[in-house]
Amino acid sequence: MASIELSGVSRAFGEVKAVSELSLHVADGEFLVLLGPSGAGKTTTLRLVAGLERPDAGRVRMDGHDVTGSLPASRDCAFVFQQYSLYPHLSVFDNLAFPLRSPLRRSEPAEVKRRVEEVAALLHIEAKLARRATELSGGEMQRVAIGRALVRRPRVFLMDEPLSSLDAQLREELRVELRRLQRSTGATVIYVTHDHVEATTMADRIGILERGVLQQLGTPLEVYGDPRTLPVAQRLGSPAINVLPAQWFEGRTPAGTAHVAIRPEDVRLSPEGEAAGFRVIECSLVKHQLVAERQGIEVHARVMLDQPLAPGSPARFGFPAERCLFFDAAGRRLAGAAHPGGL
Ligand SMILES: Nc1ncnc2c1ncn2[C@@H]1O[C@H](COP(=O)(O)OP(=O)(O)OP(=O)(O)O)[C@@H](O)[C@H]1O
Repeated sequence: MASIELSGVSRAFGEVKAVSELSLHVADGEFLVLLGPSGAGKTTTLRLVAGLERPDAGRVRMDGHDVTGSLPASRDCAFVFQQYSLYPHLSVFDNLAFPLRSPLRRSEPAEVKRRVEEVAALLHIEAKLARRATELSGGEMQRVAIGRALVRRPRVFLMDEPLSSLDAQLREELRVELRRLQRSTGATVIYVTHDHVEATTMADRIGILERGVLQQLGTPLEVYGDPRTLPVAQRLGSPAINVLPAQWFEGRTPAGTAHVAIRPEDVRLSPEGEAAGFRVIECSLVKHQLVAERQGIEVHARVMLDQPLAPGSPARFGFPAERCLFFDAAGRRLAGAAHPGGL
């Protein structure tokens, strides 16, 4: 396996700056997730690492060696795509064996068999080896696609939304399996998604990309709890972080505050709270979720209730100062705490 370093890497397509001055170090054995909306530059970043794109500026290094000008084959990265790109006319065994039989890596038949069976066992598809690829379920096909990347033991795995075409249950199952596999093999992985649940559950570190620019890089907990900008704060968490106008807090916020943000689990439902005047929109005891509205602004709270609150009934919220995050009009995080004792 290998470490990867991008320094000041940029790539534009005409007017579109797909990736701008990206600097990023992925440690050997690290599982790094790139998270961002459509068009953020995630796939382009993977292609730059694989050598399928040349940067307009900056350097790409693997294990400290400059590979900026090297061909994809010499970088030895395995790509797993969203769509399982299997050979339909071949059996699962032959699909898995394919990379080992390429002219570059021609291996002995006994070695091919051993490696294929080993990977099939890891992915729980050993009973399907004789089937044709078309006779598999979606989840099985994606397992084979992942297996095909694993079997040749690349230096780096590049995964581009590999689970997004699967249904929710399978996605969860494979998410756990992929992470287990990565831990047991010590693989270096860059994993692209726009699913924040995947990002927070799988990543050692998450890099948030927006419009080709790396906004923040950190552990899931750092990015979730200590976001540097409002878009980053909004990228993780479901329901999303509440964004409230500073006017609601009557000057009890740091100078320059335009928005006060607070996670649903930090909102208190307090009968004597100061933030009165909300009307309940929705209350789910099962999901521990309460949604209420004031002046057209919705607040989501994660609260434990014994009784549901009827839609339309009044609610009071507490927003503990130490749990609030403050942002200026440009969405930049402001340092400093609010007025002590709540807002
Ligand atoms: N070969 C290309 N030619 C022209 N424009 C491109 C090319 N590849 C990417 N782009 C543009 O670069 C930007 C970044 O694209 P990229 O595919 O890296 O984003 P992404 O974050 O992976 O998006 P998605 O989640 O939709 O896959 C987009 O605006 C895209 O249209």
